[in-house]
Amino acid sequence: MDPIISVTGLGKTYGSGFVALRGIDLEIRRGEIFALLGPNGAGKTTLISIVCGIVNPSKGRVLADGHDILRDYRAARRKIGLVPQELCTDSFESVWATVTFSRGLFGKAPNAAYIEQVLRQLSLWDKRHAQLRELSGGMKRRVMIAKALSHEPDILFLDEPTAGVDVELRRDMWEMVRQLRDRGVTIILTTHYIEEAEEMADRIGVINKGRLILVEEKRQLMAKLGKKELRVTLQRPLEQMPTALATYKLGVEEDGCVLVYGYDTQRSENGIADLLRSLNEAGLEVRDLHSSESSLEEIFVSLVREP
Ligand SMILES: Nc1ncnc2c1ncn2[C@@H]1O[C@H](COP(=O)(O)OP(=O)(O)OP(=O)(O)O)[C@@H](O)[C@H]1O
Repeated sequence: MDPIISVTGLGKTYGSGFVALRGIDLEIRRGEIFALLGPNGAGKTTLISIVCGIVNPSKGRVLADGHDILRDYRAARRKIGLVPQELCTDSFESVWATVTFSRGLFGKAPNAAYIEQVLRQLSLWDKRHAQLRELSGGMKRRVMIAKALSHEPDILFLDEPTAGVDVELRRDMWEMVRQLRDRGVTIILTTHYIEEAEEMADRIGVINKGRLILVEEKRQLMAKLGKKELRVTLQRPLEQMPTALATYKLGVEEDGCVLVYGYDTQRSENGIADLLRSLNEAGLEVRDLHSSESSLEEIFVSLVREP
């Protein structure tokens, strides 16, 4: 299937001379949830802003559903909805007016039934006559989403959708984003909450210092870069490592009470059975076993860490 967004050789140098993006190549698949991760200042908002037509690229090309975002910008923008990081809208305006006006900006004919559906889906219907300043922070954020959906875009960008949002609303937002995806909307989100990417994304892109350093299916990423660890708590502290255990390259923690065995998640033979046999033969009694795998957060930190 054709990608819904295709970014080729994209570069951005701001007027100050600062190079924010360097040769980004990226294809977003139709109907996926794609999470863009990266530390502060990595270039995530710059990338999104270029695709949405807010920032001009210095180099490269972007197609949104086949439309060049520069040459064919009207058609490209009609395909895209953006929920920006900052809440930016007139606080004296009503919810209904804000959302319907936004639709008009894209040259779409009024459609009260569609706007009603969007507001109901976002639990904003009861608040449609309220002025934005009367709403809670979470509701305002939902209005921003309704605004972005007002012109029925196929692609929705969410720039840090749940920054500063409470746990319950965050879960609601996740559910809502999934429902949108189920209706065929392609979602691209940036986030600093790795848990959000772990929970939601089909694929993950990591951007660091203006370069896209990795794009991968979430599951594959976790299987490929994730490490598994078995912690073996001994009945009595170990005084000296038996030579028979040298091959396992065990770590020793908690004054010899815990042995740590790192193993490869990709290998079918992980060596745990052999290790337990060797421990037994060496006369070491095991009190407890605990296995864990690295989280997406650990993988992310290891990817962007300074060498
Ligand atoms: N208008 C501008 N002029 C000059 N430099 C800019 C401008 N906008 C952004 N930058 C710089 O470009 C870099 C990338 O910024 P960007 O906002 O894209 O990062 P980000 O990954 O979205 O960061 P965050 O996670 O903090 O939102 C930063 O160093 C920023 O200071």
